[in-house]
Amino acid sequence: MSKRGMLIVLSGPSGVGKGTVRKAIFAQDNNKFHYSISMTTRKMRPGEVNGKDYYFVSKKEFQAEISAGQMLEYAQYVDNYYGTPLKYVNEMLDAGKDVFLEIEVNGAMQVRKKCPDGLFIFLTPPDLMELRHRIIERGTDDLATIDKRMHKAVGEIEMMQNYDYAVVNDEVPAAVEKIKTIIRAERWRVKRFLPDYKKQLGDVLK
Ligand SMILES: Nc1nc2c(ncn2[C@@H]2O[C@H](COP(=O)(O)OP(=O)(O)O)[C@@H](O)[C@H]2O)c(=O)[nH]1
Ligand SMILES: Nc1ncnc2c1ncn2[C@@H]1O[C@H](COP(=O)(O)OP(=O)(O)O)[C@@H](O)[C@H]1O
Repeated sequence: MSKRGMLIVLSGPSGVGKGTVRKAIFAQDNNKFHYSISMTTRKMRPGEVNGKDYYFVSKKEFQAEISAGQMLEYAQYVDNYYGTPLKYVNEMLDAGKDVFLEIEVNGAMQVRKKCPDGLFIFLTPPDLMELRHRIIERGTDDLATIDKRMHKAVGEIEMMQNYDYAVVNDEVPAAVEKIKTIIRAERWRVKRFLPDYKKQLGDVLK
């Protein structure tokens, strides 16, 4: 059976721990999923690597990619553009490989329209005080940016209703286990098998 790969989308407010949880999943199951590296116009943070954490580009370069139809989705987030290059995702899914996107909610909703068969998981904090605490602890944002991210977080959490599953990131290992369990169950969803069997039936009855 040659099946298309699964598209797994992980969203959640900034600072909830998406990057941390995603890296923990990849550390355990490095060859199971393929991480789609996003493109962004934001400045590189210390320790980040171009082409590994993000493709860091100028606004002009980003807009050129949009015009050329090269983005699966994109969104503006706190003064910067973020988006998913289409080519990598398509190539991997066509090759039957599972692709993992870690993106914010507006982009995720664009993906949901284009790929309704995807698996949409929302990572949520135990509460908003803990979220603020995590963003401050991370130490990558000044206070004004933290406030902007917190305001945005409230709207983002309301978008949770558009996702298939919610996972509370209380402890990283527990969140990782919950996500892996969801993905395991998703592989056996009937909708993933039906198209293939329908095609086989057509061939058998010829
Ligand atoms: N729509 C969209 N959002 C993205 C993409 N890549 C990252 N993001 C999201 O953009 C937001 C800001 O990212 P970033 O500046 O790296 O901050 P951080 O996730 O809080 O470390 C986060 O919610 C990311 O998940 C992308 O390709 N598309
Ligand atoms: N379950 C958790 N408990 C406590 N701190 C966490 C947890 N998950 C992540 N963190 C911390 O919260 C901060 C934000 O995590 P990060 O992965 O950068 O979030 P995101 O990618 O969603 O913006 C980091 O300092 C990280 O170490």
